[in-house]
Amino acid sequence: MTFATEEELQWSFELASDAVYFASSDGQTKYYGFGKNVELIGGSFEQVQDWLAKVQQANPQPVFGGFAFDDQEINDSELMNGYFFQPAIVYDVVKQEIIGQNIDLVRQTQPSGAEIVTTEDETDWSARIQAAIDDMRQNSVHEKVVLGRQRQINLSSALNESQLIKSLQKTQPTSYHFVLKHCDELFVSATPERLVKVDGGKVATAAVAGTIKRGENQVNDETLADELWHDQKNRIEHQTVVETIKANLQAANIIDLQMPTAPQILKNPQVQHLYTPITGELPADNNLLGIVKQLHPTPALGGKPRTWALDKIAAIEKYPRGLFSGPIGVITPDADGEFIVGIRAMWYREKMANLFAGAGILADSDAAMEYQETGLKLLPMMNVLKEQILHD
Ligand SMILES: C=C(O[C@@H]1C=C(C(=O)O)C=C[C@H]1O)C(=O)O
Repeated sequence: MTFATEEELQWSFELASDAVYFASSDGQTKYYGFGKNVELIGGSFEQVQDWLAKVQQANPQPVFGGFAFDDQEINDSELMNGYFFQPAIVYDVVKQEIIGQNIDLVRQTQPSGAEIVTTEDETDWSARIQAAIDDMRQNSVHEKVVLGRQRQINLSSALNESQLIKSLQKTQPTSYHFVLKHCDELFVSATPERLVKVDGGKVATAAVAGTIKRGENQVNDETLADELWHDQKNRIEHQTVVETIKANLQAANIIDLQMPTAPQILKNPQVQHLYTPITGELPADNNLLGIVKQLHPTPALGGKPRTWALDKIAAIEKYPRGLFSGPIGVITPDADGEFIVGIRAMWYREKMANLFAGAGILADSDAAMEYQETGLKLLPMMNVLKEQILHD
């Protein structure tokens, strides 16, 4: 079989009823998968573990999908409450390998030219999150909660998926890209955040927490990065995530944990973050999904204490998150793979797009500033939607 061009893979994505596109910005991962051998809708960690073992034993091919953030259900969705599938065919673009049944690739499709018709925001969000700030001010054990909001967008016509993938590649070159398609539903993420990668016994994860905008020029950008790095609130928020990840990796028996002593800066086009990469060695008694289970949700997406934060999220957020901020990724038949955190994300169905963004809230947070920060985090998906419009 000769390998496909990337445009053929993008056009084929558009016409497939089940499909996945998963790429990392470091150039080490790029998959397109089409069709479906088997699927599992809404499984728990344990159910996915059991199902995966059976599926990959019967058919040693990669499996893609994601877990919902928590157990709040989104009515009427076969994707957002957790979804895993084994594509009938996977194109591993990095290795130039084709895994599975052969299919006829699509040679051309027409762009749709969809435009944004209406936009609806949760304008009462700042007022609602104030309750969490007040709670943390009164109770110092309650350290951090990440609160999200959603933006609903109506499009004039159906989204064009090959254009969507091209736009992700063009406008978000420093992020992961994940597009998961099941029938008429799509989940899209341009996240900067790795949850965990397992590669031949090596484990790699990262703390990504603490945010500031990008500057208008290089000097201003560096000043902002410096401000973020020295800011007490952001450093505490970041350290909470680092310490919790470290403790959870130790609980998962990860050996030889290594990390820098001070955070680095991770830049995306819209925002920059405090970032600490963490590595270790996988013990014989654990695996990729075991570590996902142990880590999720980190306080970068949940909070601290975890149970209190999850209750606050359920009480304060207006809608369930579904795959937003959940672990999404791939497991290869050799038990390697990678899960990322499904943020900078959208859920799309029938001309309606739901965009998601959240921010870490502490006792000294300012609700209005957090609203602005979440606005910046909505921009990656806004930009790809705006790129649907046809240009002459
Ligand atoms: C929750 C989001 O981002 C998370 C929250 C961050 C913060 O509050 O500083 C930074 C990165 C992510 O861990 C999001 O983008 O929706």
